[in-house]
Amino acid sequence: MQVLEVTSVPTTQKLKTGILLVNLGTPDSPSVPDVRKYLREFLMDGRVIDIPTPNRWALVNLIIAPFRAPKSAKVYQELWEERGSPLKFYGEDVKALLQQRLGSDYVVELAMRYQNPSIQAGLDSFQKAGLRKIIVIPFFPQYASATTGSVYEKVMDIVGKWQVIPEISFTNTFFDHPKFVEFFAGAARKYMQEREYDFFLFSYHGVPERQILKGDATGTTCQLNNCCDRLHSGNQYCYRAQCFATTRLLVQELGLKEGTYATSFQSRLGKTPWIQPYTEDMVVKLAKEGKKNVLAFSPAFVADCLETTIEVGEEYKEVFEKNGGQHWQLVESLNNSPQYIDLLADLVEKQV
Ligand SMILES: C=CC1=C(C)c2cc3[nH]c(cc4nc(cc5[nH]c(cc1n2)c(C)c5CCC(=O)O)C(CCC(=O)O)=C4C)c(C)c3C=C
Ligand SMILES: [Fe+2]
Ligand SMILES: [Fe+2]
Repeated sequence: MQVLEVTSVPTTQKLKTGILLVNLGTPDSPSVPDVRKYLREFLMDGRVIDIPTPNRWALVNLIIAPFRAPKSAKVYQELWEERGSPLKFYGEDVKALLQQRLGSDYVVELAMRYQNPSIQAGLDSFQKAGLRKIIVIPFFPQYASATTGSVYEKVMDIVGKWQVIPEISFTNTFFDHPKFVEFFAGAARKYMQEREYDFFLFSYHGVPERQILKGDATGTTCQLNNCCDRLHSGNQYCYRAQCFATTRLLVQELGLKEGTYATSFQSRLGKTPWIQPYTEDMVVKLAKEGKKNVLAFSPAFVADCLETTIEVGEEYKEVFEKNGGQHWQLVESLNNSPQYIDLLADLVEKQV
């Protein structure tokens, strides 16, 4: 009888774990063609604009890409820094810092769901490296089908075609991670020591209402804008409910008083209803009610980007001041902070 000798994996070469950090994406440059290319890829994702493909194709290619691209490009030009788009260069910093923190047993790659560097390139490099395991960390604190769901789908599409599918795990959410809460609370306290704020606004990226309804697999739990005041088994993956839970954790950590804070949703696109209340309405209402000093948070984003720096930090500030408000301050995001690296290292440790 032939005896097959089973040897353990070589001890001289320790097998590594691949960490794929994935953010949403940003244009390669703020030029109109690059912005148009980015918008096309992004908005043709059926999880982002969830309407039948021919309708989405027409909407994106005949309306959004031609008309929105030049306007968006102008805003991206304002946002652009020497190192490029903040969303991407903060991601590059985080990749390098996390690699340093985790050491040589890990290979850390950064990918963007849309544009570059691509998820395909990151996973290709992992495939060639013969890794023991892959850990995918989407950079979205709350779960949304359009973000975390889309990253999962893309990764599974690619890896699903491999002959050998290695062990793979995904981070789902981290809005309730103590380090996430501590970071935003700490960043806010800096501003609260400098002046007194009479209101605290937690503004999250919005999604269409229908995407929230479709996320209710029971078909009986979601009452749209009226059921997100606690998380339970029926709504645990509801984006809106997770955003409200994020606000509650921050309110508790900062000891904010009832009546001095609110949650709202920004960046609506199109005419169909998105989750409410809308940030723009909220800002006008606050200013008209006589609120003078507002501290604004954007805790759906890990890196400052168009949606935080420009939309919350500049556009809503302008709306607030135009309607009688005096002082508007945006709390920065995790960016490349040591606290974010600690948080990510912790997410990795939980999955090895
Ligand atoms: C929580 C994260 C995000 C969700 C949910 C989300 C949904 C979503 N977004 C659009 C349309 C646009 N988003 C755009 C930019 C953008 N959005 C997010 C995050 C979420 N989007 C980020 C991080 C960014 C990138 C900003 C950057 O600095 O590059 C844009 C492009 C900019 C613009 O033209 O306004 C669009 C368009 C939809 C339709 C949607 C639906 C669920
Ligand atoms: Fe968006
Ligand atoms: Fe809900």
